[in-house]
Amino acid sequence: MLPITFSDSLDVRVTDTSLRDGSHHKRHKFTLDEARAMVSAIDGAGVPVIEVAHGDGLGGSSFNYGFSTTPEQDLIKVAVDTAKRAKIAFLMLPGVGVKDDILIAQDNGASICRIATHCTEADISVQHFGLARERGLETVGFLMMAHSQPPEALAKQARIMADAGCQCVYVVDSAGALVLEQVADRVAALVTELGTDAQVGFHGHENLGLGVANSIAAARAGAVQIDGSTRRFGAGAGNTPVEAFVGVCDKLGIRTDVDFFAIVDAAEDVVRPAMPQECLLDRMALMMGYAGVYSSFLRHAYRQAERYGVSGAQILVRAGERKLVGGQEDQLIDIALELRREAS
Ligand SMILES: CC[C@H](O)CC(=O)C(=O)O
Ligand SMILES: [Mn+2]
Repeated sequence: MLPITFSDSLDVRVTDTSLRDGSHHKRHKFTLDEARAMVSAIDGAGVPVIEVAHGDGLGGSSFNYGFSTTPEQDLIKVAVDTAKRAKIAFLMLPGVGVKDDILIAQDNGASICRIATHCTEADISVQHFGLARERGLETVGFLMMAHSQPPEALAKQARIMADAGCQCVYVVDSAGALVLEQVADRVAALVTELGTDAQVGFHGHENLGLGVANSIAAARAGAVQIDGSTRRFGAGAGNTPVEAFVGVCDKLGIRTDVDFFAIVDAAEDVVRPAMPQECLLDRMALMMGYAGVYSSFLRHAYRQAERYGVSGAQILVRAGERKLVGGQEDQLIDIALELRREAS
């Protein structure tokens, strides 16, 4: 496997995902002007990778997941034209997006292809990694809902991705449910399994308030790529805040190459104005972390709670009990109806 090379001044490479994970929070309503302003500020602060796509990845704009205001490929094009240094990445979930979407994103200038699967289904990513490597794209694999599997099981799935051409496999805490050692143990298991065949990364959510701490635990366990979103602009309570993560890394001597003061300004002056509201660590978000629910279900749960006059928090707790995975957003309707029946 061709290793990914970072600049010598980096210990950890940060990927900002506010223009992809933040799409869930924004109900996929980014404008070209917002994308331009955010990329300019985040790239200007030195963040080396910026991910851009519909929240559910390429092809996600749909009735089930929510329609995008601006076609994601146009957002990618604007991001590529705006960034002076950062590489532009995109995410795709096999089955939501198709292989042609990868080729179009590459034609639009994106250079990092991130393929996400549920953490027991890495085998569905094999052909996509093959295509991406054949086309010379850098590759990243996402093992989503990583809290739901023990370290050894995740490591086996990571091996499938690495053998298919994935250059960095991420432990993805989609529900923000993992706690410190649980992150470190999973990352360490992947590092041991993959050795020099592929890097390991970590993608956190703030639903239990642990995004930064979990990301540091991941870095200490050997993760060399870490995701975050400036101003936490992501699903649920948001992602690991890039600006806080960078500040903590500075204090710990972990080199990210990101300018703390510039990313703090970007968060306050540019990213916040593009957000519909702050990402809150409120009752709904806490339920997601506690019950182990996919962060992108939050806005859907709000909608069904309002529509059927039931508690959104209870919808999420039941979604956790049912162990729902991405793509099962429609089951939130079943749960809401069940709650309404029980109340009548
Ligand atoms: C639907 C894709 C998902 O939002 C990917 C991700 O960021 C996660 O699982 O946390
Ligand atoms: Mn996420």
